Amino acid sequence: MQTSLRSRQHPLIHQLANCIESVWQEHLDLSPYQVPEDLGYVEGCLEGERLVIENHCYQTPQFRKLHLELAQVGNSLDILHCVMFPNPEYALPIFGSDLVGGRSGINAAIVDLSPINKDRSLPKIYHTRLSALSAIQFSQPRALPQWGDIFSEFCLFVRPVDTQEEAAFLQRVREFLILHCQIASTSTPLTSHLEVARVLSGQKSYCTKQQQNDKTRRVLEKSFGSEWTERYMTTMLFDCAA
Ligand SMILES: C=CC1=C(C)C(=O)N/C1=C\C1=NC(=C\c2[nH]c(/C=C3\NC(=O)C(CC)=C3C)c(C)c2CCC(=O)O)/C(CCC(=O)O)=C1C
Repeated sequence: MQTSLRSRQHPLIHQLANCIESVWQEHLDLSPYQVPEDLGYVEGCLEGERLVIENHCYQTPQFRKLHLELAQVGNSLDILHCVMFPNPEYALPIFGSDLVGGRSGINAAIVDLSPINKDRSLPKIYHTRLSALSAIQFSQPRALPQWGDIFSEFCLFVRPVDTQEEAAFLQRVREFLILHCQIASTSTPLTSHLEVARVLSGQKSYCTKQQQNDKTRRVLEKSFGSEWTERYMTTMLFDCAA
């Protein structure tokens, strides 16, 4: 296996990829997850823009899919994408993070533990643990798009302006990940089919909304075309068990 794409990407993306994998290895009981049609490593080059994608997927008793994706467009755009899909028998929020960086630095850095129930509230233990985290300030917070109503009140969406803000963002993602893995590991599975069905529909609406991100779609379409992109967004990035 050649060196991971992260060694050729923006340092914050490199550090965050390592952080995510080390927290998973330390706090969860990981098993391999077979990605479909050998999508572990793909390259596309349609309108002259070469897009390289590297996927890392795992599963655990509490999570049906842990997905870390690194992508690089030409030598101009670096992306880290991460989603942790809970096993529908666990009423857990969906951890998601997206980092998009150009030559001038990271333009978009987002992390959230997104609720999956109808009233968009997080389980009490999450609200308590997240409220207890130290308050941090970023000089350039960013506004969520229309479809972003799926994110929680604790969602962090910023343009980190210097290495200090990059370090603060990385630390916050680490805190989200660790508390999420700790709570997940001590959770017991749901037994009622009705509750499992509710979790499934919550995950489905999360995926439907995320598939409306035209910023993601456009980047993929430029290198792989719209048909490949539609399939990728609905079977690899945001596939719903339902
Ligand atoms: C948990 C949240 C979350 C997850 C899991 C997620 O996948 N996206 C998420 C959020 C999110 N992403 C956003 C933006 C962008 N996303 C990409 C691209 C990709 N992002 C990818 O993951 C992949 C596949 C590898 C590609 C190709 C680009 C280029 C941008 C524009 C960057 C910029 O504006 O400076 C925005 C702002 C949307 C807006 O303002 O309209 C939000 C909210």
